[in-house]
Amino acid sequence: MGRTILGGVTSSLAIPLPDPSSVERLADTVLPTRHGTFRMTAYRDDVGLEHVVLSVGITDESAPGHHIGRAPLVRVHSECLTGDALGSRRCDCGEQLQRALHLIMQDGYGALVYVGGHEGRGIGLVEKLRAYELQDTGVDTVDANLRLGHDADQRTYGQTAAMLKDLGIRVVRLLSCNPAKQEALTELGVRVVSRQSLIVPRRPENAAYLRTKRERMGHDPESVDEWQALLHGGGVLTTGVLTERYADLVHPDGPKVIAQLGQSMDGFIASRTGDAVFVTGEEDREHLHRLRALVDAVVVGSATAAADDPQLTVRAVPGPHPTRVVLDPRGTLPGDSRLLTDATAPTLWIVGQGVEPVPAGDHVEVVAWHSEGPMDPAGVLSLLRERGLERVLVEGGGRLVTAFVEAGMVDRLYLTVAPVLIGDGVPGLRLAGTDRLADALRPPVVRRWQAGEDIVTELDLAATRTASRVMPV
Ligand SMILES: Nc1nc2c(ncn2[C@@H]2O[C@H](COP(=O)(O)OP(=O)(O)OP(=O)(O)O)[C@@H](O)[C@H]2O)c(=O)[nH]1
Ligand SMILES: [Zn+2]
Repeated sequence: MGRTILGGVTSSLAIPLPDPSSVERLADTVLPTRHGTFRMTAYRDDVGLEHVVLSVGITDESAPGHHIGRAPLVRVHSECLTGDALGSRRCDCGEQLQRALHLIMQDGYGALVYVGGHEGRGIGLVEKLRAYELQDTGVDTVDANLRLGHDADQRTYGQTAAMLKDLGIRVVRLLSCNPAKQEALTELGVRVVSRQSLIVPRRPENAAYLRTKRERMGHDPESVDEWQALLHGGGVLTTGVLTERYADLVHPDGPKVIAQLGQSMDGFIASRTGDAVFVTGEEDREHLHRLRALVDAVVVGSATAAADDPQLTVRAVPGPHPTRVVLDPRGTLPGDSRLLTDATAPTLWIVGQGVEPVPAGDHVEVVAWHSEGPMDPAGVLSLLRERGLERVLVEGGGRLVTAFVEAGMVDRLYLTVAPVLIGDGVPGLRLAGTDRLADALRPPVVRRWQAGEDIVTELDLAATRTASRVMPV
């Protein structure tokens, strides 16, 4: 690549581009920054260009890509002296650089590849400034490059793939607004499991430049509603707190079975009379509704359905309602419960053999359990899968969540703890227990955040399954 044909004539200005594809690691040190301390690794490529990688959580010993089931967050940043070092407002590079470093440090697992030789989208600093001269006369960023005899974008990414490989990174969550970067990396054998746009505030001075990138270079639109992007399958994701929290759930390889419990500091989900209004606060309710919106089905036990009479629909945020599934081995769900009377969402009423269910509305499908045995979690999940209900939220109560966890069926558990001491009541999770604390389940924490007064902790139970410990059933 690199030669531009102008009017059928190869421009004499188009310089054959060096295309670095291998690198040598020459230094490995640390760099304290305003965002925290990064590992800093330096490289020189086969055409003599120098590059650095700032990383966190990446070691030569670790096996990236398997770190608590997540790919590292990776930014491939093109060198831009004016934006990165001089604070230029003609482009968005400087702010993207700082934002990316912040996000990577906050995530605790990722890398920023700072690519040398990419200045001016590969045309070099002086040529970029000549392009700026043209842009000062009203030419846009693409045409300015072309008039100077360059391609609109002359960057290549062989050096980037080589550095990632050297650091053991084969799978990435990419931070970029540029789909072409994702394609280039994919072609070079880097698996991009998701791409998050890195949109920074527009300035009057760079508004036209950013518009050209979107209109002529295929960059992501400026405002993507983060929650809507997640609801629509998470192909391209924005950067923000919701994406950070929920992107895993919409990813094709993401967790399929999730569970949630909201409990007191002493581990109860309701008082001893069954009063559960409300253990956790408003923000945890919103989180729960987001989980419901992102799954296909929500499962509850009949005792909880009878006690709390929940609607299990999505009301706190916009989003589709899941299919509501109630496991009712003895047919004890009251006929006037909202799952049976409220037709806002479909209900799948799974009853034990021999149970004669009361008549219910058209939104209710009654399914008789296939055997006389118990409704085992694996069997329930395969019944749901047969109906196309892949992503499942096990919502309660404590016994049902415990059964699914003990059967090793839950990939992620969201446990919200509220600053309340109930003293005695309906317990939350109650695993079989171990004699030695060393044998207790210590799932990796994927995320933890404060929701109002409460703390939500997201635990990676899938990671504990692969450990040698056999889950008691
Ligand atoms: N030729 C040229 N290069 C520019 C101009 N403005 C910024 N650049 C260079 O563009 C490179 C950054 O590319 P961008 O198109 O801004 O963004 P991107 O890297 O493709 O996509 P993101 O990953 O979303 O940042 C840097 O190397 C800048 O030096 C310009 O007007 N002309
Ligand atoms: Zn720039």
